Amino acid sequence: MSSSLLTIRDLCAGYGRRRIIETLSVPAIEGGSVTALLGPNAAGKTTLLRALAGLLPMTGGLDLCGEDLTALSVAERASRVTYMPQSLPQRVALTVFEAVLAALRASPLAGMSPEGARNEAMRALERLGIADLALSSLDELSGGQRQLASLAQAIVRSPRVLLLDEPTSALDLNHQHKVMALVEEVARERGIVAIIVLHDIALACRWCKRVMVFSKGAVVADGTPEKAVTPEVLAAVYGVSARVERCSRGFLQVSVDGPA
Ligand SMILES: Nc1ncnc2c1ncn2[C@@H]1O[C@H](COP(=O)(O)OP(=O)(O)OP(=O)(O)O)[C@@H](O)[C@H]1O
Repeated sequence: MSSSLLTIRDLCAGYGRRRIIETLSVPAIEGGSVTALLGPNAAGKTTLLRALAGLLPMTGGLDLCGEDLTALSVAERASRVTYMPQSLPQRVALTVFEAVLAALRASPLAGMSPEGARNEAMRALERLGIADLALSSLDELSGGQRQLASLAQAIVRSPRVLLLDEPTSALDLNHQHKVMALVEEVARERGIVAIIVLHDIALACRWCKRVMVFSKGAVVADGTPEKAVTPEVLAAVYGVSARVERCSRGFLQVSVDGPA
């Protein structure tokens, strides 16, 4: 499967008259690997993901493999772009399996046979290691379990662009890495664009090929983890004094000494 390519040109977005993102253009985001979106609180990361997903009014160009996303209907855009919000899913009286099946029915795979849909939903739960929760009600899950169920819903939709807003915030260390490995695998298998908002810089450096550091509605560093995550960038963006070192397995580690 060929990889998707997302181009953002002169994107402006905000709330009412308040502009949060002003004429943002970034080099095309390639599918097949994961791109991290880092940055301090209130930098505009969620605003950007919501604008890309068509959940906020925006102006500017948004091109997915030659198709103008801004010209599509809400339903057409939603079939190509899936956004998983920061907030955990509501505690509703659906089982995990039913919730994932419902997400699949609202996706481009909606036409699949009932048996195919059930298999696909179950496979998503298995890949996230929560098949044993299939018959549990969403309202009896822990926070981390609900986050995993929400990820299963996002992945089963099979979008061309997957936007995940802090998908590991409620997860323990083991599940954080399992989820990142799965998102990386799904991006590679399907050639999709996967953009993931993270506050854990080490997690981003471990699993993401490209890191965009966002501050005050603009990208201030963009590239491989080595290029984008430097002591200078961390001082400028987060106001911390930090050391960036390589661990024995070759991944970047960040040690923060304190405020800069
Ligand atoms: N619904 C809203 N109405 C008005 N302003 C908003 C709304 N949502 C967010 N904002 C403002 O937009 C700015 C960017 O918020 P956003 O949620 O995009 O930041 P973020 O980088 O995702 O932050 P965090 O890391 O804290 O989640 C903030 O100043 C916030 O107050």
